[in-house]
Amino acid sequence: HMTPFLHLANKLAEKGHRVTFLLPKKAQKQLEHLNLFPDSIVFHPLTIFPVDGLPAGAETASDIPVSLVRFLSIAMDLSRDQVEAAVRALRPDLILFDIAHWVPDMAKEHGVKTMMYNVISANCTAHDLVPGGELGVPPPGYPSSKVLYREQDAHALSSFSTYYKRFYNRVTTGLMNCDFISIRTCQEIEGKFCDYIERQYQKKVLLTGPMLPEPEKSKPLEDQWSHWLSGFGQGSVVFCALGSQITLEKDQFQELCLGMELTGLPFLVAVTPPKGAKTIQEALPEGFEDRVKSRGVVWGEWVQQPLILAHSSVGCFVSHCGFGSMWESLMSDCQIVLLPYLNDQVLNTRLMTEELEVSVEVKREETGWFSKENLSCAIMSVMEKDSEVGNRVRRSHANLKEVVVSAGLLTGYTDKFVDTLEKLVNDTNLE
Ligand SMILES: O=c1ccn([C@@H]2O[C@H](COP(=O)(O)OP(=O)(O)O[C@H]3O[C@H](CO)[C@@H](O)[C@H](O)[C@H]3O)[C@@H](O)[C@H]2O)c(=O)[nH]1
Repeated sequence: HMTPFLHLANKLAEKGHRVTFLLPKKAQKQLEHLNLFPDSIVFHPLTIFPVDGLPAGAETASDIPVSLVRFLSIAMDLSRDQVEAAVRALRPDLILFDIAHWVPDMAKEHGVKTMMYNVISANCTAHDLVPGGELGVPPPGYPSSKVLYREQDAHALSSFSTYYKRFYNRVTTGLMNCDFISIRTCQEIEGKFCDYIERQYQKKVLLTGPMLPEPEKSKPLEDQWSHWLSGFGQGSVVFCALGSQITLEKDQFQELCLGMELTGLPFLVAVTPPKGAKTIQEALPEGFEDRVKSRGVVWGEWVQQPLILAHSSVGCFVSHCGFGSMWESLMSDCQIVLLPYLNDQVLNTRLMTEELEVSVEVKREETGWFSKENLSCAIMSVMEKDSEVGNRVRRSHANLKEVVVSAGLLTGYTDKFVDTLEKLVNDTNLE
């Protein structure tokens, strides 16, 4: 979540604004290299106090499983005094926040305006986070008959539901109390969902575009991967990554590996070791490494996803459809196969697969389990030459990519966003 905030800070700094970025100490180290304007963007570390239930040293959501995020929220709330002290000292024109729902109340006491910056999709906010809604049921007037949950999503929703109630209250409180809402999306992809949110909250909604880093500014792809990928034909490799929050059960991890093997295609899987395992190696299916060693790698560490997607040998991306990965998949030329876990990922998947028709979704059973056959089948349906589905999604994806990467679309969003923001902040009537 913090990465798009920092990309947005870079845009503000580029246009002459000063930004103070409040974040936990450990996250500062992870984000520092993305700060393109260190003279204008100053990191302000927050101390994360220990909370019962929160593992020692955990400071961000990527340090813990989703089931423990509620303890992190408690720790975040305990940082309120530190945030308030910073506001008192710095007297900012505007505070951008997301799940710290108490920020608007606190800011009002100091006469400071606030903007809730939503880095998850507009479709998920529209479906799950409008007042009067109920989890799993589209709210009245919801603008899509396709971007919905289905029976086989019960698993994704139930694993989240206890935590979700509290999360729901936080986000809707933040959305209701802030002065303005902004969303990391664009009209071309999620226009009708943004308009719906604006109507429901009766508040100005500003769009920033997807807030992706500019590719030429990132480091080149590590040699080990560029070398390995170059050993395969154009568009032949399947790349699979499931973001920063998904840790698979061991049996599902093994099924994923076997599904990749079953495709007969070269593959690179980058996921964290499954539950109960310290390393990937100890969890692999028996004999797997020997069988796939010339064409398949399962890697337990972070890889440079955007650069891997841009490599000419990579032809298919199997993704959890986290919102960042969704944009990266759209910007790539890869065929897209979706394997969502959390609720927003499920809705993003329906948007991509059913509304935009640029991807396919792996079939799951009601328990949430997906079989190696279904995984392999979904991949082959887009990778086999002359596959009707494959050709259809390739065409729609190419058309949409053209819109999204068209000259000026992304910079147009940030320019307009910063312009409007300047006007709104200076407007004492809060239009
Ligand atoms: O090995 C890896 C794995 C991921 N990434 C990058 O990490 C980011 C991941 O972002 P995203 O796709 O949004 O995934 P998560 O961090 O897993 O997603 C969390 O945050 C998203 C909002 O950004 C929500 O949509 C998801 O549900 C929530 O799990 C992307 O830029 C990837 O390129 C890498 O570079 N290397």
